[in-house]
Amino acid sequence: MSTAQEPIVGIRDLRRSYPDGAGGTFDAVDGVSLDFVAGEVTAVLGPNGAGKTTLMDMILGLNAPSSGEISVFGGAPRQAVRAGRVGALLQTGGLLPDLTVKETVQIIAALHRHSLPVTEAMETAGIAQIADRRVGKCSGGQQQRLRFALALLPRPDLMILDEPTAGMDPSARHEFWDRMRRQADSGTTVLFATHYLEEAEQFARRTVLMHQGRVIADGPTAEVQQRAGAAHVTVTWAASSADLGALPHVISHTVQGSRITFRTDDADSLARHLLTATPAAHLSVRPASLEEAFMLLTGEQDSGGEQNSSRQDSPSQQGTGRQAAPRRTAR
Ligand SMILES: Nc1ncnc2c1ncn2[C@@H]1O[C@H](COP(=O)(O)OP(=O)(O)OP(=O)(O)O)[C@@H](O)[C@H]1O
Repeated sequence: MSTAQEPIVGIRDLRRSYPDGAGGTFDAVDGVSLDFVAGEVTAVLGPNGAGKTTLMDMILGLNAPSSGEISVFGGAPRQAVRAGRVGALLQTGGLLPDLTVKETVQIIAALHRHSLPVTEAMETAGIAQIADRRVGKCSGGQQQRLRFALALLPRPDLMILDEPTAGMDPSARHEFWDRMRRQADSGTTVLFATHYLEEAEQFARRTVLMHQGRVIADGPTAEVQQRAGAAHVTVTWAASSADLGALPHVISHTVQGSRITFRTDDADSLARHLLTATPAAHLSVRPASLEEAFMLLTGEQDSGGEQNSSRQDSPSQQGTGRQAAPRRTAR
């Protein structure tokens, strides 16, 4: 049995190289070291091509590392999967279209020595009411729920989910995460890859941000969010450019009528300065969204780390805060 101190997944300097099509190679996963301990719910967040699937596949033993080490429950990934300790919900996966939903679950259940009862897996995954539907007639979201039921069958201690809600509409996505949250609350460790920033924000306590094969941020989701200029401070103020240029801790600002919004790396200091040393009034503070952290941190990597240049954002760059509906990051 794992303890909180002992990682259930240990990854050291992991690399996976592929041919780059020009006679050389590139690292889809480029020197990643991570530990995951029991009971954690972690989002691996990143744009297309960041290396999320390659990393997940190596944790599942479906893809061999070019170098580095990976252990799952203290042994080789395949051994952990064979022992039924790991459940996986992958982006694609062989479902047979002519079988019914229930037949599919029954067949896979028969492969596991201590399988969860078929009805329980179907109820937990929310597919009991479509038990007799042919898989080929199921929507993308229903097929994902079927895959979720299959992943539950070995009663896994660790669930690996690669973009589990791909193809689901917002309400199905919401329902899926409600079910997954109950699973996590019952002690299952969950590691999921996503493009959806809101899924990381709402569901994961820890977020690992990947970009171009590397981990560029890793920590409590709220902290990753705050790394990118902690907040926005908005005031009413008829300021001149000279006034604006003299302000401390400002990363950028936007002007909309008489309201000015500053992106800042120290909201307290900026707010104190604005209220005590300037005529600015009606001050409000809004935390940066994970999306902003993501854009800033991945942009930083692309541009070699320029973070503190003060610039005036165009109006179209305003309002990048929390979104009501799930959004995809830049492709
Ligand atoms: N078998 C392969 N052969 C060559 N290149 C590959 C192979 N598999 C993945 N890649 C490349 O490795 C990089 C990382 O791909 P990967 O699928 O791991 O990213 P990802 O973050 O999961 O992206 P997505 O969000 O699109 O699923 C990409 O540039 C991809 O084209």
